[in-house]
Amino acid sequence: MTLTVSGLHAGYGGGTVLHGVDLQVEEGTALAVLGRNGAGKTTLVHTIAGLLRARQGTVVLDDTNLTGRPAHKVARAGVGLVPQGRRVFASLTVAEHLQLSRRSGEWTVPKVLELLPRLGERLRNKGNQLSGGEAQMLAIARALLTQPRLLLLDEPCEGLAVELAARVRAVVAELSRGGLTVLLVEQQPEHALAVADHVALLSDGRVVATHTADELRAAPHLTDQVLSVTTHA
Ligand SMILES: Nc1ncnc2c1ncn2[C@@H]1O[C@H](COP(=O)(O)OP(=O)(O)OP(=O)(O)O)[C@@H](O)[C@H]1O
Repeated sequence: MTLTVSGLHAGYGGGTVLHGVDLQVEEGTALAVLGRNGAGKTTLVHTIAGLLRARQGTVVLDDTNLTGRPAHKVARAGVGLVPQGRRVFASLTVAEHLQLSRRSGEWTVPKVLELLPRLGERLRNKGNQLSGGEAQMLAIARALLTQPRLLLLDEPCEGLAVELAARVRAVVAELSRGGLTVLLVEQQPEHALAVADHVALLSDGRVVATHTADELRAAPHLTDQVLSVTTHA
């Protein structure tokens, strides 16, 4: 599925965070949106997922206009979300999480456990007994069981040890190679470049440039301006 976001404006209360975001993710490719703290990455993901209402602009998946649809309808249209912070329930076991997320389709529990074997060893463990990496794998498993055609991931490597972050990146890259359309938001170029075909640079709620991953590898300074740290009041 191809995702096309055009002129997207969104915000909270009186404040606008997204000021006309334009981006496209071609079917079966991965786009990383790279931006510093507060650039609007989570706001973008939530607006695409229908958790936040767009004030202007459109979100279109293939020929289906998702703009203004509530989150459960966006999910049913084929959009899976791996939220920031994993959002795992402390008192439910891994097996219970998987059962709750399951919808019929290509992704079955055995298939998900084949991709994420560590979860298979933790089926009886509760959410609060999982490591950060295991919780992230569970968040990915839950999203896959909703049978997405487009997967949104909000900083999936955040807070993970180096090895676990590498494992999460490998899983996302494998999903993308398997034909899933992927949009992930990231603060760290190394995570973005390990997974993405294209990288969009988000600054103050606008996409200011889009590069291929190869272009950014060859010219890493291109991210300096959008990632440079500014002092927040
Ligand atoms: N629920 C909310 N109500 C009001 N303002 C919010 C809310 N959520 C986010 N914001 C503000 O919107 C702006 C963008 O936040 P957003 O979470 O989208 O950024 P981000 O790029 O994802 O940052 P981070 O890397 O810290 O997650 C910030 O100024 C933030 O304070």
